[in-house]
Amino acid sequence: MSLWIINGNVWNEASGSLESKHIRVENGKIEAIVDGGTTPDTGGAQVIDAQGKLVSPGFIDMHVHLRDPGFEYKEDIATGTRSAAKGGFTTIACMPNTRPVTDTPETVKYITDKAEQVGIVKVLPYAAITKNELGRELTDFAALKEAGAIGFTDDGVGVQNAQMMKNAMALAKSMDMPIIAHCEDDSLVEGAWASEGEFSRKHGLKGIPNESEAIHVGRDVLLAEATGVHYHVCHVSTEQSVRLIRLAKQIGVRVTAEVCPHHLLLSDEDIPGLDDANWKMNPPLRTPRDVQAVIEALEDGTIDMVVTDHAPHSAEEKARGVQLAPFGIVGFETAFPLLYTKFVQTGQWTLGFLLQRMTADPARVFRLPTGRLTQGAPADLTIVDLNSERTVDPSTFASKSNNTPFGGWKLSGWPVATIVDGVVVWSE
Ligand SMILES: NC(=O)N[C@@H](CC(=O)O)C(=O)O
Ligand SMILES: [Zn+2]
Ligand SMILES: [Zn+2]
Repeated sequence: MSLWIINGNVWNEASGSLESKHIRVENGKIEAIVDGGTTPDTGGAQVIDAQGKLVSPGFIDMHVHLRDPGFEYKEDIATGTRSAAKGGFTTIACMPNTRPVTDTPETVKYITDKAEQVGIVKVLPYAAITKNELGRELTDFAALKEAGAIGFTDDGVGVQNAQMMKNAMALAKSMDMPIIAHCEDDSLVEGAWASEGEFSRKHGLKGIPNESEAIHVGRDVLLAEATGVHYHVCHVSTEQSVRLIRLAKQIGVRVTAEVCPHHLLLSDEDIPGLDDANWKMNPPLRTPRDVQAVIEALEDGTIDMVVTDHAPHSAEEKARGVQLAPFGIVGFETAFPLLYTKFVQTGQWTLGFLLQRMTADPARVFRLPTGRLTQGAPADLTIVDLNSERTVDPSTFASKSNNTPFGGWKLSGWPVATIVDGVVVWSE
């Protein structure tokens, strides 16, 4: 199986610019990257002409919800991986808040087997820290690792008990596995859905305070320091969390962190009103000051990577009214165009910076063999049309769900083909 991707524009970090290259793929691996210009002898190989397009390492998303098993009316592994591929993602790591919760080797195996059969991108499963994500009893870490789990998390809820978290970290450390934390102290949230800020004040709502997230971050970096575990903070959204992670990194704690496009682009003041639950997610949209803080944290490396937290929910669930609707928005099919249009086209970031935070950085943090265009690496590639502008139309999503606040946004940077291990798994 040979494939040539010719005339594509590849980011060169050394020169800080795009350069025309031909990429040869052999048996699912990158065999050679040669200078563009004269068309190479491609023999009988499959040829993709990427003239005028960006060719990037496939995007990596370390925080997604595929809803399979148990909530297949929201998404399943077939539709979720198609939605990911359409967004240019070639590796995704799925959260264990499924039904049953991914807290046994059998459920981990169900996910990896089904991903093998019907998935079109690489699916890496996380397993739960506690049984049923109830915070009462640790899962069998050794058996879950053996079954293929790549880390432990109770995403969807925070681990409320400090001793439980410390035990989890010590056990994870002993088997060289990371702890991935949804940071939220329930006692400070209780029933609120919007951040403490202009929006909650204007509408007379009880607000979610920033400390509800940062208290867990602070507790956990201390526990990570004590145990030596690799501790990864989910969907960072507040200035206070950023401050604590920055300090923890400075003193050598093994902490890493992620941020979602919506927390980089939207604040509570953008929420149009109380009618549309597509603006309800966890963590909530915070104040403009927090948005500025997470942008700066991503820029200076305090936050290591971008993730989508793709969280599909049905139209019916989201129509229950803001108080009753579930938290979460879909993310795969808008992530790159949003960040490319709002940060790269505006000149705030280089294209290389954005690509790094979506490819090489997650690969570095989670020790994945992908995320770079290097000879011998798996040929996981994304081809992107950086120029043509299009309007986000949620009704066209490959996802089963279309719960997004970004409908109608005019964006550039749309993926046109996604390649996994040298095979075109999705193209326009
Ligand atoms: N982010 C969300 O708003 N929702 C996630 C849970 C989570 O990521 O905490 C979900 O599973 O729907
Ligand atoms: Zn979460
Ligand atoms: Zn999540």
